[in-house]
Amino acid sequence: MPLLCLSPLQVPSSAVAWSSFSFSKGVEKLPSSKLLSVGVGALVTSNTQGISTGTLIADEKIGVLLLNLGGPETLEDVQPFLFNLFADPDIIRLPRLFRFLQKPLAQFISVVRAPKSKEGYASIGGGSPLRQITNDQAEELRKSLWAKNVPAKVYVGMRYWHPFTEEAIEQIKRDGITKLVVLPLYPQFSISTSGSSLRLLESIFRDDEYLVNMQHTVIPSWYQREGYIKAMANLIEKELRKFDRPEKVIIFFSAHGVPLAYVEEAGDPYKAEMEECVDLIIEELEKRKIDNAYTLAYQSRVGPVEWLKPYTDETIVELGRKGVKSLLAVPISFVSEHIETLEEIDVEYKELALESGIENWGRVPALGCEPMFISDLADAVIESLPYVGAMAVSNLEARQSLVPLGSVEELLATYDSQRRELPPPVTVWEWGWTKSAETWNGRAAMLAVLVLLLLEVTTGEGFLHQWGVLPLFR
Ligand SMILES: C=CC1=C(C)c2cc3[nH]c(cc4nc(cc5[nH]c(cc1n2)c(C)c5CCC(=O)O)C(CCC(=O)O)=C4C)c(C)c3C=C
Ligand SMILES: [Fe+2]
Repeated sequence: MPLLCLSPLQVPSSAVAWSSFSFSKGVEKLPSSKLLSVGVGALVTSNTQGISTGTLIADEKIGVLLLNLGGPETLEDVQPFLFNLFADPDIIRLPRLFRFLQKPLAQFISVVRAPKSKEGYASIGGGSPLRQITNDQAEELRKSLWAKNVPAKVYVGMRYWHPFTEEAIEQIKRDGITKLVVLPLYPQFSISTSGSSLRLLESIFRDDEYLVNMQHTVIPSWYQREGYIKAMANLIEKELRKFDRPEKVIIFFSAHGVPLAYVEEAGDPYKAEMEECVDLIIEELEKRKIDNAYTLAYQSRVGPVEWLKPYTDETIVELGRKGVKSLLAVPISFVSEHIETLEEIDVEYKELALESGIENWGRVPALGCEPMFISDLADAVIESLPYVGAMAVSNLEARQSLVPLGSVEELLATYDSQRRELPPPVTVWEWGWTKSAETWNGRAAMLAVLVLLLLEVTTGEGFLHQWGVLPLFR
């Protein structure tokens, strides 16, 4: 039994909803002297609401690390941001033999995609609002934790843009944090989002003496929390009231998609969690006597592979064809406004809906800093404190969590060890004279030129040298 953890009997019942996850070097690998010293002088505390905050040591310093995607802040950031995204093996997963192509491919795809992405970011003011919103959420969460008598520092670590996770970790070390709660800001778990961020964190932890000894726990997903569900239901109820005939409106949940293979071949729990999340929100609305028809579809697919279906655009057209007149779009996979709410939903899908015969369109805002939501996140952090430092495998209750596929560690391990050949989302070949074939022919040709150029520059031999084009300066 890890010393810094309450026994299951002392844990508030709501805390068992968490799947606690320690990285590979957790409490059990600490030297026994360390275990003894942290055990001495431990006290059980409770906050103003009477929720036990676990076993806290008088000189413990609690930190909360919010993990998020990050977004380009200016149009110049777009291409390097896309490079970071596509260089992530959890976004483009190449077969082992072709791993060496990860970075050149990321460079190539980012350059090709940048103009389209830039247009999108230009239309929402020249950059992503994600950094500002996440910082605001962090500050509100900090205030809420302090108001609940949990003095914690809150950090933001982004996966693909500033402030990078590495920067947040450096600050955590400088501040001497001793207990860390890791909280991805994605309500539902996906290998491509929380999974990718946690994997990065794991690699940072593995090589760092300070971090190896720091107690920590991870909240992998939290879509099932009552506060989150109620906050979402509140937003939906409020927007429904703006329609002339609210009872006739179809509630249209639109989630960010992932390639189908993530779910079907890699065991990503994302789809199952998304469906359960929608069911919980609908149950909450029904309790309020709101029983509108609803549907769930997936948006923002990238590249030619099959993504989770039904697709948002096709579903909108289909609903219009069936004579639906009023639609309320609910972005469900992310808690901040971002390019895919502000541009894709508000502009592209709205236009498509109106063209498809839908006359009344509404959109639920992202949760942002909604007080009920932030307060619930603070409770989530507080409820997870007893698990800080506990290994999920040694904690029976944590293993019975609502995260369907068990601990994140196990999930990612399975994904890594048995399913390496996951088709990448943007590198599939279609036979025949298709748009895809043309695109990929062009890209293959450009890649070949790139490789030839590289070989030429490094070896000093090749057709450009033969033709006297290189070297440029003799
Ligand atoms: C739960 C949310 C998200 C999942 C799942 C997800 C998977 C995923 N995304 C891409 C490719 C891109 N995503 C991009 C932007 C972006 N993605 C999310 C969220 C999820 N992605 C957000 C919130 C944002 C916007 C950030 C911001 O700037 O505000 C982009 C860049 C934008 C664009 O060019 O369209 C790409 C590309 C893949 C391939 C993927 C699953 C494998
Ligand atoms: Fe994305």
